[in-house]
Amino acid sequence: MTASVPLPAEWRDFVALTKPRVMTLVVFTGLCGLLVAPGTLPPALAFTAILCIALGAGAAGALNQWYEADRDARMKRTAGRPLPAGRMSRESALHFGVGLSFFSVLLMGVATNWFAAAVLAVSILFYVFIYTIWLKPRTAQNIVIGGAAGAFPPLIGWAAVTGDIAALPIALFALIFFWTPPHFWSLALFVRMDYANAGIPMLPVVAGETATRRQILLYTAIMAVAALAPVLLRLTGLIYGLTALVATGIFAAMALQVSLRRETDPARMGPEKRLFKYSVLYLFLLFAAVVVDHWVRGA
Ligand code: HEM
Ligand SMILES: CC(C)=CCC/C(C)=C/CC/C(C)=C/COP(=O)(O)OP(=O)(O)O
Repeated sequence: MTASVPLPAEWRDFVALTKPRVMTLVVFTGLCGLLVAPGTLPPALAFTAILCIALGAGAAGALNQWYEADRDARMKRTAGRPLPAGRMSRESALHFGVGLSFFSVLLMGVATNWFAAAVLAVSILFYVFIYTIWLKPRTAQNIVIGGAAGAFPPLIGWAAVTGDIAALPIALFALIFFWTPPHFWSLALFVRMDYANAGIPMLPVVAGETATRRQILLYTAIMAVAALAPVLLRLTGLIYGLTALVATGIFAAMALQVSLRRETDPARMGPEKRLFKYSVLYLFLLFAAVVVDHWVRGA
């Protein structure tokens, strides 16, 4: 079966289109934003708000795959996705992505408020137009700027409750924003041949391994400041502060190890792969700590 004669897509393919594994952390950070906001939403509305973040992120993932079907076909990691594998037509992915985008934004507006809906719309548009279509094929800084899309969920969760934005959700936005480069570049180091084959100018392809390792360390240092800022600014308390200190210390030690290496062995569990895996756990931990800290302080 070729890509031009798609098999009828199954529901599993539509789920795959939403990038469900990445979405777990997107939804979790959104949920944490919602839980630490002052005030509460009735449980059914809180659930709907989180559902809208999940559906909006899924819609953005589908539109990303609709646009990138040809690039995805050239990378081992992504060749099995529904479009490059020929299990779904591009029109189906486009209709699904556009439909889900409108549905998630409108439902968010009706269920919570139109400010939260607008921020959700901005994050979908940012991921699709600014990251996927504009920056990703053009510059190695694509994920630094484009990565902002993935930093919006705590702002959306907060705004769903309050209808506005405050210092804490902005600090959480900054944490994800500066976490994204070490998260992604550590992965990019061991799949760089994939990106080179697909002609995508990711940093290890364009600037080489050594520069990428240095940039990982640099952004980890900035991320450390962002991770400690909430406690230094007294937006969170000691539970978050201690968690951030220890978890960021481990992150920094791992980033240092990555920066001291010269070559990546894609077949082995080197420091790059370890840092990538730890980066996901790290963000889960820090966001969980923000919530626990908030509950313990009764803030
Ligand atoms: C432009 C920014 C980002 C890029 C380029 C990026 C790229 C990637 C890639 C290529 C993977 C590999 C596995 C896969 O395809 O599923 C991955 C995994 C992952 N990413 Fe990111 N990511 C970015 C931002 C984020 C953000 C903002 C979050 C959530 C807050 C996130 C959460 C995750 C998670 C949870 C995984 C692990 C999925 C698994 O278990 O396989 N990523 N990321
Ligand atoms: C709330 C909301 C609308 C959020 C949407 C933003 C979102 C899902 C951000 C996560 C970032 C992400 C999946 C990057 C993958 O990069 P890539 O697309 O380059 O990865 P790929 O090579 O696997 O396609």
